[in-house]
Amino acid sequence: MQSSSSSGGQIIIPSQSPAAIPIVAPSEVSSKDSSKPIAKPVPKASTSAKRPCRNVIIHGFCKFAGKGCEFNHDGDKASPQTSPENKHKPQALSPKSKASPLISSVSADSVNAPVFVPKSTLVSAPTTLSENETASESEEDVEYQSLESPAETTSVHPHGYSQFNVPNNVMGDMSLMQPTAAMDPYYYMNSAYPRQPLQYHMYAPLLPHISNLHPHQKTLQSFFIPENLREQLFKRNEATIVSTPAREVGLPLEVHVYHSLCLLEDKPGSFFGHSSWVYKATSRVDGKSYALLRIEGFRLVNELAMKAVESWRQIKHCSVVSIREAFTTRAFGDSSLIFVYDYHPCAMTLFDAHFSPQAHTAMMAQRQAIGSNTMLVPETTLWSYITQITSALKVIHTAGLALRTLEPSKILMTGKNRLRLNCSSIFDVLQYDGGQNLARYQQEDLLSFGKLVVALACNSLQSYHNLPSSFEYISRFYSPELKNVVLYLLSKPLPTKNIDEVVTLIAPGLLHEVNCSQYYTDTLESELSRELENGRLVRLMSKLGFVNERPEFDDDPRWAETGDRYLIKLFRDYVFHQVNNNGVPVVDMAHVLTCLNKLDAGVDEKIMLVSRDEQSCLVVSYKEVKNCISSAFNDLSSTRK
Ligand SMILES: Nc1ncnc2c1ncn2[C@@H]1O[C@H](COP(=O)(O)OP(=O)(O)OP(=O)(O)O)[C@@H](O)[C@H]1O
Repeated sequence: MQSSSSSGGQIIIPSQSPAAIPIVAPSEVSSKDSSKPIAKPVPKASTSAKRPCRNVIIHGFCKFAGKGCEFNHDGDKASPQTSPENKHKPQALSPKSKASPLISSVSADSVNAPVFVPKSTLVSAPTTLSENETASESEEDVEYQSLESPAETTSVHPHGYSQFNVPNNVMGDMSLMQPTAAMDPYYYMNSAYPRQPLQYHMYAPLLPHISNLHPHQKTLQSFFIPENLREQLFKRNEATIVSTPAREVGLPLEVHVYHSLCLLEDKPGSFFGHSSWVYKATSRVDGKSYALLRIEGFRLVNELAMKAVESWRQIKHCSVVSIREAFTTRAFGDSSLIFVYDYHPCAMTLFDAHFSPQAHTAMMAQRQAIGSNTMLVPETTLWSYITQITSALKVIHTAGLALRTLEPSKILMTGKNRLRLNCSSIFDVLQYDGGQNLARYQQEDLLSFGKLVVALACNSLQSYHNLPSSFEYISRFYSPELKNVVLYLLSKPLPTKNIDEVVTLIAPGLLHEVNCSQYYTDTLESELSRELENGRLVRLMSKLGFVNERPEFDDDPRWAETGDRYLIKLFRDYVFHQVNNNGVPVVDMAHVLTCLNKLDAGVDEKIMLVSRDEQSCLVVSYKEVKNCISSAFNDLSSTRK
């Protein structure tokens, strides 16, 4: 090609040397070729001669001094402390420290230096825990720390850093990486990377025109977990790991042992005139997620009140949200009371599910779809709710406690018709009375229970205020047994009125509920067993992946292509790379699953494996292939260090 230019434009011929950066052979190879001049790293040598040798800095001496090491070994003269270029750099370790490895690498000047607090911390983070803790020490109020681990709160550094000595020059290099009070130690955990949405619908649902299959035929979906269950589980996992950068949304980095706080609802709730907030947080102790319910601006005056929490901690029931601990904190910049509960991802309140505008819209749509005039909650659903709440109240009352928060916004729905009583022990702490009014509170629980059932049955929170018409409605649409339960719950408080009587009354619904939950357990178990099968296949495919196409093993670049591994390669082709007569790839999942299942079972059935050039073929059984894979995988795993 020639270069040419004209007035209209210029064509530039690329130079003969390629634009790409050549891959240079390692230096030892090039040095062998004495005919080629070796480029000397002149600039590097000149600068490195001034730089103190790191061996001297770290170990106190350099065994290559005078034997080719080009860095500066003159510790005294080129001391980084006196060197003008290092005047403003962190101080390097003196070679004298070699005398005792135990002597701190920090110079005497540094030891006496005042603590450095970045200005940004003071300005932008007024609510860091360290400051709050300092503030709390000066307060006269009772600061009740965790019931579970009181020592832990005070013994740890506010940001959980451990201290260790690092030579100052190394610290200088790492200074940007050092956690400072202004830095969120959970930043990378919480928000650094954009999260990819999970694939809820990896397999499209079954279409109606292909559902008429023969008994021996199976659809792809039948191999995997049902879509709705998969989506539900994915969403829960997603909700558990979702997080917000705490500092950016104005939340403290840590509260007691909990970090990565994430607000669950953007509007506050209310308890006795105190605003309440609910956060999801991760425990530094066990790494699990918890729901932190914070009562804002609450000053605990009687430490005994926290004893109620201890009693509630003993309540273990599948329909009660378990409480873990309670403590006070100033981490939010006020005096807050925190109750820590088990976290149930994607939970919604019973209020949201039945009484919110969205719930009403959904119910209206459903009503239109089935052509009904009423907005009924099915009786089976009501029995299910009644059974779960009765069962929970039975345990609570028997333990000498009262719930006191039996209302729609304090009951969580954690699955279809699955209820859990929430916010236990809060009123016992907020209105501490030493348990004097227990009987009254238990009667109130039963009354609240009755009101709740009326509200659910009539689909209105106001229905309790017009009981005659509410009962008429219930008599019209629900069974007499259900009405009897409601009548009993709303009857006048009496010493003989108790939760045991309710258990007797709900017996008919109880049996149905037990049956339903047994059926559901069976369904879930069968889904689990199916996933178990899929898990086996993934393990098998992983083994194949470890072996196939491995570039080198045991210094042998041909390892993956020879011996038993050749057979594995051909088997992989047989399973995944078949083509039809026209050379079109056969993408048949059923074939893949069948082959892998037979392989896993190690059956004696024989298959014919054909080489890629079609010049040779091997007849082998699945059993033999399985043995080959096992032995190749064992070879690989036996060399693990
Ligand atoms: N233990 C928990 N696990 C998971 N989510 C929870 C938990 N406790 C509460 N939540 C969530 O936090 C939200 C707020 O809970 P809260 O108890 O404050 O109810 P609320 O609807 O705000 O009631 P109110 O406004 O009457 O106080 C709920 O909607 C629920 O989704």
